[in-house]
Amino acid sequence: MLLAETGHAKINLALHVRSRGADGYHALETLFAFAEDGDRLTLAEGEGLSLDLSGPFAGPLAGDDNLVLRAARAFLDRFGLPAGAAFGLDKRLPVASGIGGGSADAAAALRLLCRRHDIHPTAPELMAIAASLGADVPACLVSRTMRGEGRGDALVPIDGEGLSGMALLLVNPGPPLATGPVFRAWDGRDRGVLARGDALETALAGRNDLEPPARMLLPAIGAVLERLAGQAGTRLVRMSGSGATCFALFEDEAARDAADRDIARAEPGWWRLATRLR
Ligand SMILES: C[C@](O)(CO)[C@H](O)COP(=O)(O)OP(=O)(O)OC[C@H]1O[C@@H](n2ccc(N)nc2=O)[C@H](O)[C@@H]1O
Ligand SMILES: Nc1ncnc2c1ncn2[C@@H]1O[C@H](COP(=O)(O)OP(=O)(O)OP(=O)(O)O)[C@@H](O)[C@H]1O
Repeated sequence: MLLAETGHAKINLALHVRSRGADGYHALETLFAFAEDGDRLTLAEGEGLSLDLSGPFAGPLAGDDNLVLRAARAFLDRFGLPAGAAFGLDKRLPVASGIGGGSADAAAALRLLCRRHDIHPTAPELMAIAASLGADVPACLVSRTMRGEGRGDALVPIDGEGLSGMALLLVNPGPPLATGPVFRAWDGRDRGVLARGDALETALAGRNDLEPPARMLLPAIGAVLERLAGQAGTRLVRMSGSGATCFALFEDEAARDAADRDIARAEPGWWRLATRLR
């Protein structure tokens, strides 16, 4: 039987960097949200472990270190299960772009294996496997609006109902931007807590502290933010994660689609995804 899951694009509605730890990792407070759309991952029976890549961003990803295969190996080892998994990844999200594509794929692989082996995806063992694969993977496993603390992997449930279904546009200027260098370029200044309470109000009152260092490394981010901010009907415009993808939330889908068309005309080389928050 062929099973399928979406690796939902991850958005940091707000991302406050509070301090740098001795291990080089940073203490964060973030508001995670997820798009309805993303990469598509399938799982079929097969010999050993394999991954067939397709889609517009499959190019740079071949190899055993793909997060889908790393996630599968970690899962099968942990539960003492034999291999026999043929994955297919339709890579639609740009790589190294701040929307957690690799993390979303790893999480989707774990959800697929959970379905096949009848294991609950929020079991503590699963969360531990997810955290070992990357700071964003536990949040991607759940793929619902949520607060993240610690490295981003200490998850606090919140009421995200008010955001669900909101019109969303993601825009990326093109060049990949690795996460590590952006954190290393953060100026070390703690600008304060991320509020608690209503999700949209929290997001609006928040910031992305990685935006200044990301813009320093990739000035095209400034142009994307400016273009989004100039659109009618936006509720929030911000960069996601460590960049370079930026997003806007809109009052309605007509405003989002008008912005999508305007950006397509003005900047045909930029990647865009018109979708909704889940
Ligand atoms: C920027 C975010 O995407 C926001 O959601 C995440 O914090 C990064 O999540 P991720 O890509 O899953 O992160 P990982 O793969 O665990 O780490 C990549 C690199 O980001 C930096 N990193 C990541 C998370 C964190 N709390 N502090 C960090 O300094 C580290 O240099 C690390 O080597
Ligand atoms: N399935 C995958 N999809 C994307 N990247 C992958 C995958 N497997 C391994 N990688 C590697 O992981 C790195 C990070 O890619 P990813 O697209 O997850 O970054 P990101 O969008 O910046 O994530 P984040 O928002 O979590 O920081 C890339 O350098 C890529 O080579």
